Amino acid sequence: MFRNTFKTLSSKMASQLDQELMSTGAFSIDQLMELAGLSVAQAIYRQYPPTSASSNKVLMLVGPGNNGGDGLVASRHLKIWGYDPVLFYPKKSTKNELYKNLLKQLQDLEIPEIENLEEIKSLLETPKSVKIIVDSLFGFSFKPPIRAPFDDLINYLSTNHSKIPDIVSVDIPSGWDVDKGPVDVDINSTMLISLTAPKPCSEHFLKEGRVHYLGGRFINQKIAQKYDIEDLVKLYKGDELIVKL
Ligand SMILES: NC(=O)C1=CN([C@@H]2O[C@H](COP(=O)(O)OP(=O)(O)OC[C@H]3O[C@@H](n4cnc5c(N)ncnc54)[C@H](O)[C@@H]3O)[C@@H](O)[C@H]2O)[C@H](O)CC1
Ligand SMILES: [K+]
Repeated sequence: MFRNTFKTLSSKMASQLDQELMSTGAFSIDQLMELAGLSVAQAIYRQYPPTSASSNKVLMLVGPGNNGGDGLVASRHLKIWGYDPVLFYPKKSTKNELYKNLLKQLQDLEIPEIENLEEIKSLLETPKSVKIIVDSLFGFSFKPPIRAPFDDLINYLSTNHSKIPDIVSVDIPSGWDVDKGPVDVDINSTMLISLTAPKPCSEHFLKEGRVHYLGGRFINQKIAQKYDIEDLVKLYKGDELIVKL
């Protein structure tokens, strides 16, 4: 039975909450991203645990913003927990110290990088070589239509559903309009990890065979009340950083 009566946060409200946490809330982006990325890795571990019987390769698709940053953090945790992440990170920020540091941490863990779509295709089209794809390309600041160099990748993922392994999307299925849902393309993710609160597009997500998690457990009661997401925050049990919706 699907439960889809949760509160959502529009792209505008999600961005406002994010700014509030980092101004009056006195959080740094590094802290929020670490907690968000950690919860992404935990949800993946719960749904797709590593196994000695098959490939533990995880193709991490990393975008240019903070959604990509969550993917970089998750890659580090996944590697330490026994997965074999491979990075596709075509638009690196050269100025931002945080992203540079996160990438250096992954290089120190000897996580390899894939350079182009052709390499992605050949990896994905080799049967059983990749366990899952993690989509951390775009989050709540994405505005369609998709621009290069991500357009070809999203189109490929959207038109080859039967060839490719399960896709786990971080916060938003990339390519979807944050408030409206799928527009021109649909990468058909099978798992969504909403951060802080689901966004309106997640109402189009639930159907047979798909799972939805909530992560990013870092807001206090007062902020939860202000953004009317107290009921969501109450779903977390004990010390857990994720909850299946
Ligand atoms: N409070 C929280 O829940 C936190 C969530 N986090 C994650 O941060 C993202 C939102 O990050 P932000 O940097 O604002 O934006 P995005 O990553 O969504 O993308 C911005 C990036 O994408 C480019 N872009 C936008 N539209 C397009 C397009 N049509 N084509 C190509 N490129 C596009 C834009 O230029 C930027 O470079 C949220 O979803 C969470 O995943 C934080 O990590 C912690 C707090
Ligand atoms: K995403």
